[in-house]
Amino acid sequence: MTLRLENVEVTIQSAPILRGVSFELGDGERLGLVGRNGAGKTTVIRTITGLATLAGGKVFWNGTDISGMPPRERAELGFGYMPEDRRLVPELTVEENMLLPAWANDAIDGPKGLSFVYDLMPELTQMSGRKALLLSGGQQKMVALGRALIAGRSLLLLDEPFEGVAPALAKRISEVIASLKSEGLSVLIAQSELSHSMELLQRECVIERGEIIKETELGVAAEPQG
Ligand SMILES: Nc1ncnc2c1ncn2[C@@H]1O[C@H](COP(=O)(O)OP(=O)(O)OP(=O)(O)O)[C@@H](O)[C@H]1O
Repeated sequence: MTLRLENVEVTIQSAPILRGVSFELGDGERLGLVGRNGAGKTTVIRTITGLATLAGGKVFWNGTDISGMPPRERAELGFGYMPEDRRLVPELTVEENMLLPAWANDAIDGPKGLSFVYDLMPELTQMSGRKALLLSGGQQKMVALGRALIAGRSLLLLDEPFEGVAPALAKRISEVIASLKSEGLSVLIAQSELSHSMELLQRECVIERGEIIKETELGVAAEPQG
């Protein structure tokens, strides 16, 4: 399962936000998209989920042009998205928040996803009945990661998963992402600095003012895909 962006252009209110963005994310690969605030990382993720409109260029999934595919159908391809601001519903419980993608889309298997997430993050089982508003910011990030995994069975898009999270919890989130290697999931991690994910990533792309200015191999071996 390979994702490829080809010369992607996004314009918001006639301002160019992404300018000719091209990169590839291979099967089971973990790629860092690194850039300062406002560089365009979230917009890149939104072009992949289908939430941003392309002014030019194309997005391919396994060689198929999905540039015009609505977000709902992309979720059905197994794309999971963890937004930077978490977007949990405060009055819903942890479990209900994680089930939201499955409630919104019949093609997503909620019970199967939940059991996968609880196996991966047993700490979420203990807080499953708690309302989201009672959680710390870091715990909310864990729940948002769990929710992204319910839909994200082939591609996981994580926007600043470590931002504002206490070190112990950031380490735990990093461990969880690392353990996905064996699932063959392709993972894109957008962040302003690499510190928490250096050991997780095979490659990083640096984005500056809407352009990829550098691409570096980080030398972490990809998991063989079966
Ligand atoms: N809806 C919008 N209206 C106006 N400008 C926008 C909109 N969305 C994004 N932008 C602008 O596009 C640029 C890129 O934003 P984007 O959120 O993609 O950056 P980012 O790298 O993810 O940064 P951050 O981590 O701060 O969100 C910024 O200059 C931002 O102000």
